[in-house]
Amino acid sequence: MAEPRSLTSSALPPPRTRIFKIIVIGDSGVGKTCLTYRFCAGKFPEKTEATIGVDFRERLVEIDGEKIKIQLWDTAGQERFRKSMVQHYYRNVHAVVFVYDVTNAASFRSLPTWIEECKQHALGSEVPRILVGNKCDLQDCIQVDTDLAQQFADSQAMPLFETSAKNPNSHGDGNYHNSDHVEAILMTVAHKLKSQKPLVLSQLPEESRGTVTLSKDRKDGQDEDRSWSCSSC
Ligand SMILES: Nc1nc2c(ncn2[C@@H]2O[C@H](COP(=O)(O)OP(=O)(O)OP(=O)(O)O)[C@@H](O)[C@H]2O)c(=O)[nH]1
Repeated sequence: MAEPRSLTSSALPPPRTRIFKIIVIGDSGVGKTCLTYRFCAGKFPEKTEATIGVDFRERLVEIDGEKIKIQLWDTAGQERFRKSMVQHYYRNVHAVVFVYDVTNAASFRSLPTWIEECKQHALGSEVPRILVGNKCDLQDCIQVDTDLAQQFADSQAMPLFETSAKNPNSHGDGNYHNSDHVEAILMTVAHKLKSQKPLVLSQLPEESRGTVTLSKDRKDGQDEDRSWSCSSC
C-alpha cells in the first residue's frame, strides 16, 4: 500500500506573484520607450523606432520581501499607431505615468489631452498617476520650466519627477543636479501600489500560467494621501 503523503511546505504551491500594470503615456518622441527600457533592461536603448500600438516590458522586483512583477505598457504616441490599440489596454491599470519632453514645450501642452483620454477610460485621479519630464540631460535646450511643470502637476494632484532615460546617473558630473533616477521613480510608484492593501491582479504559479486572476478591486486604497514623492532621489 502506498505511504500517505505528508503535507510539507515544499508541497504547497508557491505564493502568487502580484502584478502591477503601469501604462506610460505621452506625445511621440518624449522617450516613453527609452524610459521603460531603462527601467526593465537597466540601460538606454541604442536605437528606438516609433512604437506601433503597444509595447510591453516587465521586471520582477522585490519590495519588503515580496516579489512583484512590474509591467510597463509603452503606448504609441502617434495617433496613427494608436488606432490599433484595443480597449482592454486600459483595463486593470494600477498606475499611469504621463511623460513630456522638457526640451519640447508642445509635448507639455499636450498633457491635458492625454489626461482627458485616460479619464475617458476611467483612469482619473483615483488611480495613482505621476508626471515625468524626460531628457533632463539636454540642459541647454530646456523649454519647460520646472516651476511651470510643478504648477501643472499640483493642479492635477500628481507628483512631478524630472529625469533622463539617457543619463540618469549624472548627479555627480556637474551637468544637472535636480533630476530623479528612472529606477527610483518607478520603484516609488511600486511602493505606493504595494502599500494599497487589496490584491488587484494576481498571477498564478508557474504551472498554471496563461490564466490571470482578478481579485478584489482597489477601492480600499483610494483615499490615501496622494502627495507622495520619491524618497530615494
Ligand atoms: N538626450 C536624450 N534623448 C532621449 C532621452 N529619452 C529618449 N531620447 C531620444 O528621444 C527619441 C525618442 O525616444 P522614444 O523612447 O522612442 O520616444 P517615444 O515616446 O517612445 O516615441 P513613440 O514610440 O513614437 O511614442 C529617441 O531618439 C531617443 O534616443 C533622454 O533622456 N535624453
